[in-house]
Amino acid sequence: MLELIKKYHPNQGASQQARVISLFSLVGMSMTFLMGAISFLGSDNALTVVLFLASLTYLLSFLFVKRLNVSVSANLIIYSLYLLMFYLVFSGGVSQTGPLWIFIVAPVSVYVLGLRQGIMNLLIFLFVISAIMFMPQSLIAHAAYSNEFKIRLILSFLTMSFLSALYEHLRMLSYKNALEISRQYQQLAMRDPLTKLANRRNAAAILEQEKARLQRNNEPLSVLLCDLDHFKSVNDKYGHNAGDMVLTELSALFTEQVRQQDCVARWGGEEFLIILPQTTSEQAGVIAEKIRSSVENHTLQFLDNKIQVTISIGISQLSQDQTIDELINNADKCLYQAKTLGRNRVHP
Ligand SMILES: Nc1nc2c(ncn2[C@@H]2O[C@H](COP(=O)(O)OP(=O)(O)OP(=O)(O)O)[C@@H](O)[C@H]2O)c(=O)[nH]1
Repeated sequence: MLELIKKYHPNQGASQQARVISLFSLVGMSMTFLMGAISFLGSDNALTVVLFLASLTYLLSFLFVKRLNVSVSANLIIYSLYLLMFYLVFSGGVSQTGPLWIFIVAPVSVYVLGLRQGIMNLLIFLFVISAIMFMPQSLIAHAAYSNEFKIRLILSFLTMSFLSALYEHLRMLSYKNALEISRQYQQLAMRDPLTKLANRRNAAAILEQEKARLQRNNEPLSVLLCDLDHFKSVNDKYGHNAGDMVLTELSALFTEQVRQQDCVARWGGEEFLIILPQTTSEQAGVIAEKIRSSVENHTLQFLDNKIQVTISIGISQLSQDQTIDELINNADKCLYQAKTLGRNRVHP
């Protein structure tokens, strides 16, 4: 059942689930205890015992939540509630008012079990309740209700179940919407809006994670810092939109050249950082050369213009005791060297 709760209420962390279930348990425990006490004063022994047993079950459910076993507590709540309701309908409770309580079953079922399982349980519950009420007295003696009462009880229970299911459905829809909005905001915070690559902040976080992971396994990590050559002149000659198109198309080209486990990020305006886990600087040199030559051989088309660009690349491998800032500074120095040595080249 915990799986169901997680599936239908994925927004609820374990602690929130625990809080709701413990609230259900507390309310159930208090109400059944109070009703049990009233029943005791009214000297209805069977009902008193059933209500105190129910109260004890809710207490157990509350204690299980405290031990973070939400699944067991949810099972206890739901199935002890069903049993209590069956008994109240069967016995009639106090002055035939027992069936009045069945309405709480609808919202609790769909909330705890989720929409689909909740509705199925409600249908089975209604079937059992109807079977009890319509069972011939000759078979087993039980509380007798008028046909008008039974039919109205069933219809009002169906209405209540429908409204509970509708409410749960709308609640899930608005949750999914909220989740989608939060996912989009997360994307905005982590992605570069133009190229859709990881942005600088995201790349820095990935680098820190990879550093921790790879150093634990004593594996190498290299980066390529790529910068477009004379990109200003592309903007000046063809316009800023052409420049944007170049950046976008090269982003795709870079991504095609690297492995799934690598990360291409937009580091700055016309600067890209490629993170290469489990890669030495020698291996990174081979990848860098492949990327450099693919850019050189790629012709970009913007309206009627054919645009040719080149890139310079600085390579750096993370050494023991080096920080990420030092790694990037090192790559930046190599990139500077590549630029001063004539551009369209890889350094070292
Ligand atoms: N179209 C476009 N241009 C950008 C963007 N970000 C930065 N730039 C441009 O990139 C150019 C970078 O120019 P510079 O720093 O002088 O470098 P460069 O012209 O590439 O020269 P070198 O790097 O020395 O080869 C500037 O003209 C920026 O306006 C962007 O998102 N879109």
